[in-house]
Amino acid sequence: MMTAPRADGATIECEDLVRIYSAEGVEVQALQGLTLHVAAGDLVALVGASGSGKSTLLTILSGLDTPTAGRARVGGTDLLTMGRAERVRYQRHTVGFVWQQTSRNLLPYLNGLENVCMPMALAGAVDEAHAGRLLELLGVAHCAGKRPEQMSGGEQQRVAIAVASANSPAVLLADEPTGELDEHTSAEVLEAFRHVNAELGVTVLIVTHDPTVSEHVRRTVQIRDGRTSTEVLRRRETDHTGTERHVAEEFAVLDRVGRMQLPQDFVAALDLKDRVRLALETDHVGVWRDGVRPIPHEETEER
Ligand SMILES: Nc1ncnc2c1ncn2[C@@H]1O[C@H](COP(=O)(O)OP(=O)(O)OP(=O)(O)O)[C@@H](O)[C@H]1O
Repeated sequence: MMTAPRADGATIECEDLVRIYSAEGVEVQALQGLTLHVAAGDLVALVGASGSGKSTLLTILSGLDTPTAGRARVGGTDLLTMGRAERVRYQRHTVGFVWQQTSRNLLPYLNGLENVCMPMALAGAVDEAHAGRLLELLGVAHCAGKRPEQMSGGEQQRVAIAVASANSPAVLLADEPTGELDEHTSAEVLEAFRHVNAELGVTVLIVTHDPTVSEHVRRTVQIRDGRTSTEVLRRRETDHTGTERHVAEEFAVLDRVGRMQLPQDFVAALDLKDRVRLALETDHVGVWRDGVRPIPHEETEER
């Protein structure tokens, strides 16, 4: 059990976020009005096809890039208007980052403990005992005296989580942290994120292609074409026999102005395209292919 002070997880609030890249006269809309709210202390996975905008969002949330338009706040810091000094403070104390490439997270000539102490030194307050406790919390105390090349890929990523947690950030961001690992080691690393989330209270956002990730997190958000499209929420439920089971429910994301994306398998199953008919019922909204006449509610009741 961790005895160090708990980080106060922070909320992540993105509203209508737009990021346009211009390269050689060609514009790419990487984020097209993305809305995402993550509650303080939550553990969320962000999934989506290649090019859907996941890394762009993480780069903005880490303070390395500024959005073209919209609103982005993390723990009350406005990421669009923060000045230089505030940005340095934000990157040092509010967010911690874990990258996919294990080599990018750790300095090769320092051992595990020295790597965890490095961000503390940059912030001006080294606490070796705290660094040791973080390595212990992540199950890699035995890596304190080892250099990265002497650790396995999974150990390197768990030490990297300790490094990212060194200055007690409110938010941990991770970009494909299991991308270079096998399935078993990936599961260990995802469990390590779950552990720091539970023990330190830090808000965690993990970008991943890993299809097994949703088994390790409460909430999985899917990005499609630069917007959040669907969400899967998992919870544990105990039935009348006392047996505990996991329940996963899928939701479509509805933004502030009422926009939503239909899941692609729904669109394909009903061959929906170009335009659809909508009908407001007392407790749901019906969607029909153009050309199919919806049966009014009263007619169905009369049958
Ligand atoms: N610096 C840049 N300049 C121009 N276009 C960019 C830049 N960075 C990203 N893009 C484009 O923005 C879109 C979103 O890219 P992004 O890297 O955020 O997607 P991603 O979902 O993280 O993809 P992947 O899973 O492959 O990493 C893509 O079309 C990409 O080509």
